[in-house]
Amino acid sequence: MFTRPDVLPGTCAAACFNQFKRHPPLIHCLTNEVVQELTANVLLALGASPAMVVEPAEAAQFSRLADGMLINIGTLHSARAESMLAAIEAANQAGKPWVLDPVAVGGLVYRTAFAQRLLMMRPAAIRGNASEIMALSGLPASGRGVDSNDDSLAALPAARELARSSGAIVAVTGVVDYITDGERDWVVTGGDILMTRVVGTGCALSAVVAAFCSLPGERLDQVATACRVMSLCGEKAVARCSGPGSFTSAFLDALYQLKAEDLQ
Ligand SMILES: Nc1ncnc2c1ncn2[C@@H]1O[C@H](COP(=O)(O)OP(=O)(O)OP(=O)(O)O)[C@@H](O)[C@H]1O
Ligand SMILES: Cc1ncsc1CCO
Ligand SMILES: [Mg+2]
Repeated sequence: MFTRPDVLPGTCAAACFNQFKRHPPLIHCLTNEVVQELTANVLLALGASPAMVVEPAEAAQFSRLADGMLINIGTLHSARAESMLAAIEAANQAGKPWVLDPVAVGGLVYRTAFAQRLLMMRPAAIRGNASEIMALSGLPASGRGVDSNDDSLAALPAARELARSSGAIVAVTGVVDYITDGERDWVVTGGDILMTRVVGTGCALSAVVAAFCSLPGERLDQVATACRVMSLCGEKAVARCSGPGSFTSAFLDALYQLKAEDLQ
């Protein structure tokens, strides 16, 4: 039976955000070549520390030291896949959470098989757009390269199923974001369509999800809070910008200035 999820309470988001500000984490990002700088800047603006340690011989060592890790397969190639597998194994051994961003999973064979393999390695969370989440859960989807052609609400049943089968919290983003553990879900609204006219807002969000997941607490609430932080700052930035170029700087400023009270 389909149940409509509740909106993430502001008090819950504020509590997760306060926890984050008290203990800003160190995040290992194995992400795509397109979004490295935006991802690092988004984490830094929030007060967290990013590091992109990619060499296979170092990635495992670093994932043990970092508080959490992002695995984003946007520009996957064999050497990067090797680093990712080594880093995930080490993170799992050290009890460090990692987040999967299944960029463009669906029609592309190599990355889809790789993402399916990663699903069995116990990600703490998975964050993707509707087409990616539907494809990862085995449903037909209509992604257009890295972009979604599907609606996030249509992907919610797939997200719930994926959460149950993988044990991860699943966030499916778009006009509205849905965050689920397979049994309970939160809705996060806000954001702006301009967020899709700058590359990497979703990829950076996945890094922020990794940062929130690295703290002690309720993981469903933490993933939803990461989504709310980004959607709220997206809205704030749009009010102060005139297009994609000025959006990026206004967005980083909004993340930097964000206070727990803003999330209430
Ligand atoms: N039409 C929209 N209106 C409001 N917010 C949106 C809209 N589309 C996306 N967002 C927001 O933009 C952010 C990125 O989500 P999106 O689903 O576009 O990720 P994505 O497709 O993986 O992006 P990318 O691959 O470019 O990094 C989220 O915070 C989401 O809520
Ligand atoms: C544009 C693009 N191509 C591969 S990864 C990426 C970043 C958005 O997901
Ligand atoms: Mg994406």
